[in-house]
Amino acid sequence: MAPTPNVKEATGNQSSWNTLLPDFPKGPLSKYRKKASFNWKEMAVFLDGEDIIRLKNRIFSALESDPFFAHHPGEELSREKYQELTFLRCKRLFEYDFLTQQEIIENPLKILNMVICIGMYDWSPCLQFFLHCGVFGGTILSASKRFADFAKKIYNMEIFGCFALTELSHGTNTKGIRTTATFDHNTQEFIINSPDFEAAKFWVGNMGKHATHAVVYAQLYTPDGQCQGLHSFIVQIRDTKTLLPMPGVMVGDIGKKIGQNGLDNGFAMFHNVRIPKESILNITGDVSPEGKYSSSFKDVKERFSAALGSLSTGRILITAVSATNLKLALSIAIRFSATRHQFGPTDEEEIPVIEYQTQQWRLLPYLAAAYALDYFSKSLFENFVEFYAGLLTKQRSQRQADLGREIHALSAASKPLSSWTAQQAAQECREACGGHGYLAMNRLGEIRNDNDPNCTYEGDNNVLLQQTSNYLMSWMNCIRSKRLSFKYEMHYYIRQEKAMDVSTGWSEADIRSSVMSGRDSVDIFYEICLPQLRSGISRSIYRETTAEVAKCVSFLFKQLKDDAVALVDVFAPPDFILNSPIGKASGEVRLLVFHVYTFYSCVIHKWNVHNRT
Ligand SMILES: CCCCCCCCCCCCCCCC(=O)SCCNC(=O)CCNC(=O)[C@H](O)C(C)(C)COP(=O)(O)OP(=O)(O)OC[C@H]1O[C@@H](n2cnc3c(N)ncnc32)[C@H](O)[C@@H]1OP(=O)(O)O
Ligand SMILES: Cc1cc2nc3c(=O)[nH]c(=O)nc-3n(C[C@H](O)[C@H](O)[C@H](O)COP(=O)(O)OP(=O)(O)OC[C@H]3O[C@@H](n4cnc5c(N)ncnc54)[C@H](O)[C@@H]3O)c2cc1C
Repeated sequence: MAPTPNVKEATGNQSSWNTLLPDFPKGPLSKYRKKASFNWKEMAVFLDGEDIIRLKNRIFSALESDPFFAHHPGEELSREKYQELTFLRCKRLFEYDFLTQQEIIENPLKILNMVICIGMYDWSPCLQFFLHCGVFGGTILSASKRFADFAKKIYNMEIFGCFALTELSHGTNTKGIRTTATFDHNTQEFIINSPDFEAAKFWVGNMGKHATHAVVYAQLYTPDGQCQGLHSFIVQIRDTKTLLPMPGVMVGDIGKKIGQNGLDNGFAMFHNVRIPKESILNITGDVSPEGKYSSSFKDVKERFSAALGSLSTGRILITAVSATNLKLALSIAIRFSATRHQFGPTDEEEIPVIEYQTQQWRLLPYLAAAYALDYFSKSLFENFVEFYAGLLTKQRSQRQADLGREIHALSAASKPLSSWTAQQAAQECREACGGHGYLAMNRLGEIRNDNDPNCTYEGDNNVLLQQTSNYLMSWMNCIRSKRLSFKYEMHYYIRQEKAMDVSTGWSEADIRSSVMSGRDSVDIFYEICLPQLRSGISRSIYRETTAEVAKCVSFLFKQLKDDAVALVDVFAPPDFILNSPIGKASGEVRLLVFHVYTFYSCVIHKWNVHNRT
């Protein structure tokens, strides 16, 4: 768990805050900023530290001053244009080179904050960039030293990559993956083949138009006809100069999605494509020139688990990605609620809707969740960095193995909780802004649509929860977890759950996939890992609300509402990045929205007149 920094040491002095974090413009929000019981700048410096805030400021101002990242309000880009612009933006991110390897090693949280800053602007170029260098590049470089020369090509975009695990007919069930990689010891090559269209690689980010190489997951067959299970291979899918498909490869774009349409998700089929023997990412096993399979993992299950280990990276990142969407939606909805006046004690005097208890109940629990998930995603990321360092140094200790299982179990719970919370919050924030929440330019729809696939990719949420409940069930035998301070409550709960299920004559498999034991036990597990959640928003509000609790929570909200604008100021990005007229830092939404409306109606009127002449 990240050590709690000492406030005084962590926050420096007032003058350093002001240079780092300029005051907001005066406006309708000033009233609530004056009421705040704390200094938002001190909180921001306490949570992130001056170094991270400097990095954020550097990224935000670079994007704001770069024409490639200019917003085009009112302009409807075609999907093709948006994909083209996204790739140019992704290229610019490489040219900016915001972080050196040294800076990442000194403070790995910087890379997480870089994902967050760029994602706050637009997830399409962010995911395109990190799918290439994080998922594609990270998987290759953590496999073995053999691919060291690939690093240069990856980081100067000589090649552009994607990660191809999912097939048209199998996504969650990775054991059902049917692409084959058959070793030909006469030519020392693997033959990559898609047996039929159902086995086509599908959904793969960057594959639709831009990727030249793919990490392809396939069932490995040795010359004796034995299937050695799921392994990953580097396959070139397009010519690096012409971007035309390589011989035997059929590749293309899957079409328009509900969101993230700047990203080109694609499909590919392989017709006996031959790749050199050295193309196998020998993380879990390798083949001798004679065609003999060898693996350092004796247990098939451990081998399978190691083959999928890289998926935990994405799940941990998606926990932070979803928490970021939560912050974006709340920045807009809380600021709007503090300036939107409707009804009041007299006809003459209307009050801000944030003063209403219903608005507080709808938004403030999510504000608490934003802080809790932000803290947890960063501390989980730090645990992952420790695990990843062990991976890179080929650690094989029991502690490393336990940490790997625990990281898998935690990320299989944190991704569902964070992405579902953000999805529900985005909808609540959209409704909390009334009609203005439904106007595309105010961005709540985009935030909701771009957050949506966080509930599916890197593993469907519902199935991942079963992974965590499987892990919790294994606690019945022994407790080896190091990261968590184990609570009797957890053990007691699982015993109860299991006793109840067994008494109903359910099989082990039924128990594992039963919704109740999955969600409930994971919920409690998560709340143990995230005490802030227990105090703030979860059971006391959602499950055991009684009249007394409701009264005490309403009293809490009455206090918290005066801090809500300042709490949002701590994590809201600059107006250019937030890009939502009703979420502006000044709070000048009423005037601004009117201007924007008139601007649009004039433009549209002129356009129609022009078309009629
Ligand atoms: C820093 C720079 C930036 C970086 C980066 C930024 C990225 C920013 C966002 C990304 C952007 C989105 C891009 C979308 C990219 C895709 O979507 S890639 C495709 C993702 N696909 C998936 O996640 C597939 C989901 N399915 C699975 O993971 C597996 O099939 C399942 C469901 C976990 C396995 O289920 P199963 O077949 O029933 O096998 P099961 O017996 O449960 O498991 C066998 C053993 O393996 C273990 N195991 C399974 N999976 C794992 C694992 N992942 N780890 C460890 N152990 C595992 C199990 O625990 C079990 O061990 P025991 O508990 O029995 O000891
Ligand atoms: C925007 C986007 C980007 C993506 N990018 C990539 C990428 O870059 N690379 C890549 O390889 N993949 C990618 N994917 C694919 C993604 O990983 C899969 O969609 C995901 O793993 C889910 O698999 P599926 O779509 O086949 O759903 P399925 O596994 O078919 O699930 C369908 C439904 O069945 C339910 N279900 C399945 N199994 C069980 C079970 N055992 N018990 C209970 N319910 C079950 C699920 O909960 C779900 O509701 C992407 C997907 C999206 C949407």
